[in-house]
Amino acid sequence: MKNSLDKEMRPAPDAYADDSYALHTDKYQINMTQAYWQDQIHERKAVFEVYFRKIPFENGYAVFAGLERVIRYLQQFRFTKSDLDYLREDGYSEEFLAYLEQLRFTGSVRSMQEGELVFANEPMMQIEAPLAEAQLIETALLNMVNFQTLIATKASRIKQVIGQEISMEFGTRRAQEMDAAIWGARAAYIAGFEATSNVRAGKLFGIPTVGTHAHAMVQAYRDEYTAFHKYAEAHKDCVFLVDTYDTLRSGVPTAIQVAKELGPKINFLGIRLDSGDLAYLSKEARKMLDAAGFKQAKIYATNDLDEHTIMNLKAQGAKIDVWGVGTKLITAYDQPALGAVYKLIAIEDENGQMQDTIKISSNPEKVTTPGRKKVFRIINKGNQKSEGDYIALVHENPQQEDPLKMFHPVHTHVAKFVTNFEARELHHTIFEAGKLVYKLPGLSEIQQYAAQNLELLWDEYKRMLNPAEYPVDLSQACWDNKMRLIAEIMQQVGRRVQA
Ligand SMILES: Nc1ncnc2c1ncn2[C@@H]1O[C@H](COP(=O)(O)OP(=O)(O)OP(=O)(O)O)[C@@H](O)[C@H]1O
Ligand SMILES: O=P(O)(O)OC[C@H]1O[C@H](OP(=O)(O)OP(=O)(O)O)[C@H](O)[C@@H]1O
Ligand SMILES: O=C(O)c1cccnc1
Repeated sequence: MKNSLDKEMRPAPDAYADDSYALHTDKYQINMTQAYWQDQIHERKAVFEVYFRKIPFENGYAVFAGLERVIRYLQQFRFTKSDLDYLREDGYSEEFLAYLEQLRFTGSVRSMQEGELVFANEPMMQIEAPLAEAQLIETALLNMVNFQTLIATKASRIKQVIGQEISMEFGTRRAQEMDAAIWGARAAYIAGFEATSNVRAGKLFGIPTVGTHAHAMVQAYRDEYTAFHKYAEAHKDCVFLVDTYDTLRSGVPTAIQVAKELGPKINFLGIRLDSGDLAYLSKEARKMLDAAGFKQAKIYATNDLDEHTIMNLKAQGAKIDVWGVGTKLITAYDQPALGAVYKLIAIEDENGQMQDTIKISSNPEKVTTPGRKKVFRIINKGNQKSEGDYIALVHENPQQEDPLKMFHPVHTHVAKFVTNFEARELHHTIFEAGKLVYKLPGLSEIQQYAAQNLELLWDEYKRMLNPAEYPVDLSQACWDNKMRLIAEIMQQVGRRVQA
């Protein structure tokens, strides 16, 4: 391990004009690449899949996100001069650096589209590329997909509880650094949040931005009356924060007084509650606003909200119209990692033939499913509801089977036969031999797609608590292939133990 920290002062992290994400990887990827290159197997075609083993938050589904950034990353993938200089400093040979210098992503990617509902053990993405390239991109890909899918899933869960009311993403200040805030805001929007407080996310992605004001403004002017007036002088649309001193005795009456005084000069959109008993305070504030003739004024609420508190507040009859959710959404507070993995499922052998690969584990759920596969959503044409997902080998076409047998991949006796169905393929070709062939949909299209997808699921899979397990089944051929490889490996291992 080399440490150049004490040897010299390094330039500030943003001082590299040509900094790239090629080094945004674990060192072992570069070391493995060097070994493949030295052994001259680096060009062999390899196929990797990205999937997770357990849906986060004990939810019934996850929402796939991250593809846009993955696309940009792969398009821009190259080792720049400062990247190579750094690796040189770290002791890598000139010959290897020369190889890295000309490296670009030349592989193919098949992926679910953003906003797709995804379940445990089904490939979200499939990367087919020369071994070295596929290996080098693993870490960054997982980094992007893990986070964005996690946040989109958390946001979808929260949005399910919020329903038709307005939901706003307020998490930037509590996010795990700047990138997380930006891409988290986007993931939340995909899952149905209407707006974000992050202005840069508005600029970069076109997400609608919103804002009220903080306690600091009331404190700066010392009293609510002056603060609300000054805010109104600068902004026509006004939401006054009413809990700095005493919500019902001072905040709400002052908001009403200022709104009355300014009349049509402002759009009095409502008030925001940020502490105390939000159910009680919202009910009382509603009565006060209505009595003052502000029936249209909305009540905004914030303060460590998540799907549980929101559901509880609704059950208590809280009169909240707009929900601002920060910390617990953007940090995926109750489950900070999705745990998606990147597994090799096939590789070219020395004769140019593709060979399926498997990773065995004592835990049956961790045994990988070998071979190039496709994922289908089996939609019942009668009721337009999904019967489950069906993972088949790449040459199979379940649409031609009628009835289609769907059986549980672990408890294989649990089976059903489906007729009158549409087998909708979930993967799209994104890159073909290094060339981008996919047109990314607009963000609101992605949001709509996610919402439409939820319509395909029975409510039993969408409930917040103890949802039913959505079926993700393997085709017979896929299952047989897996069993064949397990048997082969067991035989090999057995032979080795005997020898
Ligand atoms: N009626 C309610 N039922 C259930 N949870 C509530 C209710 N009202 C508020 N909450 C939640 O309870 C928590 C209260 O947080 P906290 O203990 O920090 O109180 P607070 O009123 O915000 O005090 P502070 O002034 O210190 O911020 C928040 O997560 C809030 O969303
Ligand atoms: O509660 P969250 O879900 O994380 O939502 C974001 C929070 O950020 C602000 O509080 P903060 O105390 O940072 O600033 P403030 O002084 O404006 O209240 C805001 O008032 C919300 O409570
Ligand atoms: O605009 C708001 O009310 C806001 C923005 C960020 C965090 N909390 C609240």
